[in-house]
Amino acid sequence: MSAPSDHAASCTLSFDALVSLLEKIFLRHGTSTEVARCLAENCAGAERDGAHSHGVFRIPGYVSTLNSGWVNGKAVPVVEDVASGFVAVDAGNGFAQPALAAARPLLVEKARSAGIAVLAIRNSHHFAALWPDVEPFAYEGLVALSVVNSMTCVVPHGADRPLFGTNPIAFAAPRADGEPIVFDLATSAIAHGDVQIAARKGELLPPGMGVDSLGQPTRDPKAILEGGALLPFGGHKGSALSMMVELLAAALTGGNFSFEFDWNNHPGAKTPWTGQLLIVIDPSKSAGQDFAERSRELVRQMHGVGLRRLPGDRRHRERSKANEQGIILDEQALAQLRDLAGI
Ligand SMILES: NC(=O)C1=CN([C@@H]2O[C@H](COP(=O)(O)OP(=O)(O)OC[C@H]3O[C@@H](n4cnc5c(N)ncnc54)[C@H](OP(=O)(O)O)[C@@H]3O)[C@@H](O)[C@H]2O)C=CC1
Ligand SMILES: O=C(O)C1=NCCCC1
Repeated sequence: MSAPSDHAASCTLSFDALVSLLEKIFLRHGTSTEVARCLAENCAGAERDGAHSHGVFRIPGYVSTLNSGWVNGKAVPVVEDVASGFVAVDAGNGFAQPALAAARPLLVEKARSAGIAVLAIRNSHHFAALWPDVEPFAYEGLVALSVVNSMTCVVPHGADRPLFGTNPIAFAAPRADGEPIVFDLATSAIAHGDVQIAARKGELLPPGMGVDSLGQPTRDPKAILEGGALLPFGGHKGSALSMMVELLAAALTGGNFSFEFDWNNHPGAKTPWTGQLLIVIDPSKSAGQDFAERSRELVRQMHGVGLRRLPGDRRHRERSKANEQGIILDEQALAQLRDLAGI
């Protein structure tokens, strides 16, 4: 399942209807009600915001992973109050989003009292976009940064073979009189999900995204997926950020590096078994200036030098459109979702 194409017949669903359909799928494939709700809202939110590489396209992968026994869909996260500014969660081989939800109240309490707090999630699976994990903090006036590592498919700059994951970084900050400033980007030249979507559509990738099984540059997404690998974005710079993500999301949390898990005994498993780090800052504790006003001023100046699009603008346009007109899905994709839901 990928972005609705211009040619396929399509249908329109409300956000709530999509959440309820996805919830049925998760429940039918062995998650608890809490996990089903959490993942359904996350995935429907990505679809609503036009983040198609991590919207309903991912549902068959969630299902095959749950069916393979690789992940525990009923895991109950265990929250650990480690220190004044540090919370840890053992996700119990479950999904990262319910682990974040379980630790969130303590994390926010610590960030508001100490000015900054860290959340280290381990033993977790993250198969989604990262912005939904940070954006809500900014709506509460907090600054949030998160990183998560994935599975070996990216060649470190200057190396011969893949080692890193696609390792995204997401950031959210409040802004006066506007939506929070949010960006969310893979540290690979392209997200793995977008390579899969291009392969399915039979499209070539732009140059510089990946290499084939012989290490030669290729624009063919299938050659990248079948024995090839991705490159970091921006050469050595993206590679350094990806290395940082491995350190923060895995070494600091007690989770696996992207190269440390082996899902070969679980055919159908697609979710990386790694870790995730969040840092939450209360800007009201900083040096006296109103942070949200300063964000507004920065954006004003950026617009003043000709900037037309901030990170997050496209998502918010898609969100507004979907809230007014509904979420558009290909009929074929919807039929597949209904089938997976058993309805
Ligand atoms: N769970 C996991 O392990 C992984 C998840 N992912 C997810 O994949 C998704 C896609 O990542 P990626 O392909 O790198 O994202 P993109 O390259 O599409 O976008 C990255 C960021 O840049 C912004 N942006 C894009 N184009 C412009 C532009 N022309 N001007 C200004 N801002 C722009 C986007 O905002 P906007 O959204 O508004 O377009 C977004 O915040 C992310 O949500 C990421 O979290 C990726 C890797 C692994
Ligand atoms: O698109 C990606 O890259 C990934 N998304 C979900 C988890 C695996 C990597």
